[in-house]
Amino acid sequence: MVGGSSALNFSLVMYPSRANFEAWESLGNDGWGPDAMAPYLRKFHTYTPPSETTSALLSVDKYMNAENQGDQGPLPISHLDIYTPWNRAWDDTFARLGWNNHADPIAGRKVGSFTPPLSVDGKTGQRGYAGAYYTQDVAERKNLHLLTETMVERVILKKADSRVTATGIQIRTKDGQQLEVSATREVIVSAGSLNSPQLLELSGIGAADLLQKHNIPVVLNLPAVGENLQDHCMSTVNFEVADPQTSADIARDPKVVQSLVELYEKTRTGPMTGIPVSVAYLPLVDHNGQVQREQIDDLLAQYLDSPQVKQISLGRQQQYKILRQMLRDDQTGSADYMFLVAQFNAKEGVNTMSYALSKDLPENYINILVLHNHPFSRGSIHIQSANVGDKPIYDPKYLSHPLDLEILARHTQFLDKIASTEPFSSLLKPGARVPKAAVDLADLDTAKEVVKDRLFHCCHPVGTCAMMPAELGGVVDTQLKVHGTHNLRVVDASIFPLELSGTIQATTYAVAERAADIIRATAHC
Ligand SMILES: Cc1cc2nc3c(=O)[nH]c(=O)nc-3n(C[C@H](O)[C@H](O)[C@H](O)COP(=O)(O)OP(=O)(O)OC[C@H]3O[C@@H](n4cnc5c(N)ncnc54)[C@H](O)[C@@H]3O)c2cc1C
Repeated sequence: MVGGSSALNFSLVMYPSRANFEAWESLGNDGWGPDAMAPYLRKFHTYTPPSETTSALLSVDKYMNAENQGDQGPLPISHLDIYTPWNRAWDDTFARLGWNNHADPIAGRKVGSFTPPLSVDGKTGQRGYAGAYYTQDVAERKNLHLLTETMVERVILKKADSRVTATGIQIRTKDGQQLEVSATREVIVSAGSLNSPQLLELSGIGAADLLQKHNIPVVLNLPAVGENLQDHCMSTVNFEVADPQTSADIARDPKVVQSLVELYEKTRTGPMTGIPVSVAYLPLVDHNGQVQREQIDDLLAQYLDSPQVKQISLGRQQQYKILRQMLRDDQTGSADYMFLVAQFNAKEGVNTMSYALSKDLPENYINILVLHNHPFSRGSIHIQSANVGDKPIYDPKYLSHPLDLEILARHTQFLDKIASTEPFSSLLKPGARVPKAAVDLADLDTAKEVVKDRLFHCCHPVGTCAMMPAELGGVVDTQLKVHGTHNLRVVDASIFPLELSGTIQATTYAVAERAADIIRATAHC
């Protein structure tokens, strides 16, 4: 699909914290700090502010300063008229807990609750996605040819005098034809965090032993390709709503769905235009509230400094140094709390998105999801054959670092605080939670079991072609060129060296805009 997963995602537009880009810069990426990236977070979008009704309900204009938002970019983003008193209650609950302020999320210093805009056009009710860049004038450009339903099988590389040049790509068209397309200047791979490393490996760039195993001629031995995989994993708890509240679970009745679809088709308004999610970034919290700095230092020492902790690479050491600082920083969200006015189901063996969003439970629930923003665990993705059609092996290794379980369990404990604070507490049926073990999260071990039981992925994989120096385990340099090549770039979420706070599409667009400027600046050199 033109636009990749931006065309099917949940549409939340969340901005990273300044600390996220500071981290990128301190991992050897000069020029990728927060001030350099700020214009690009504005450049990709045009923001439509909310109506008076929504503004009054959510107080959005208290923190979304119109002057800070993008007003020229292709992607429409908006606060739609879809929010309910649940969203107001979320903000009021966090205000009572001391976590609600007027910082603008796009400025990168947000902690506490807010309602992010959605990548939906507020005027037409239609999804905004990367297809928005493919306008009529772009389509008419003589130097642009869009081939849909076409697989890139490999990048064609030539090595001469230890200089690697991408001379084109090999593709398979929808009617099965294999063709070569030559490149006069450069090749840009944008196949996403799961497929960009696959394409590099299929082209002969990756760990030599892996490539040899699949009879792929080794052009560049770059074992970092496909490593450093990070994703937000999350734990989730369902809270049954108290009478007479309802939740979107009433959409289990086909007649309700039918009427909402009809409303959307006739007016492009209503709940089918977007998901009314509110969120909150919080530093490390647990059952007792904010975890004190001394206690965080104890945890870091226990999990990272004990003699039993195995040796890690230089790149990993530098990443962990940054992650330590972030965990100690009470201005950086260690977790992102989100709530859906509907149940969310997780069950071992059936963890598909359609099951997660099904109405499996007969009662009406809301769900609070806790995303672990800055994981210590690292997974990988690598080819399983030399055939592009065979999906690469995805091994996210969620919670493989024990500190991640501890962090996520503590954040999950804080759900007790949210659920027992007004006005949320009056809207929920006391003690009616799924899983049942989540009824009392005071005990950390119980919280750990709840996390393991309810673990779900967030579809935010990054880092598999990381922008870092080669000696730190990087795959691309600050010009997004693959180390060891002079005209092969990767431009997508795989180049993020470290995972971000919140959701990642805004930064993916910002990286793409930045890449366009880099390429433009060097096009005539
Ligand atoms: C279900 C879901 C919900 C999400 N919700 C949100 C959200 O609410 N907010 C948010 O900020 N982010 C969200 N995300 C994440 C966000 O959409 C992605 O992280 C982001 O779009 C990544 O963009 P990308 O360009 O790196 O990769 P992708 O979007 O994966 O694009 C890669 C493209 O390359 C194509 N491709 C791959 N291999 C080949 C090949 N060999 N030949 C030809 N084409 C190929 C793919 O088909 C795809 O079109 C969500 C993601 C998913 C999946």
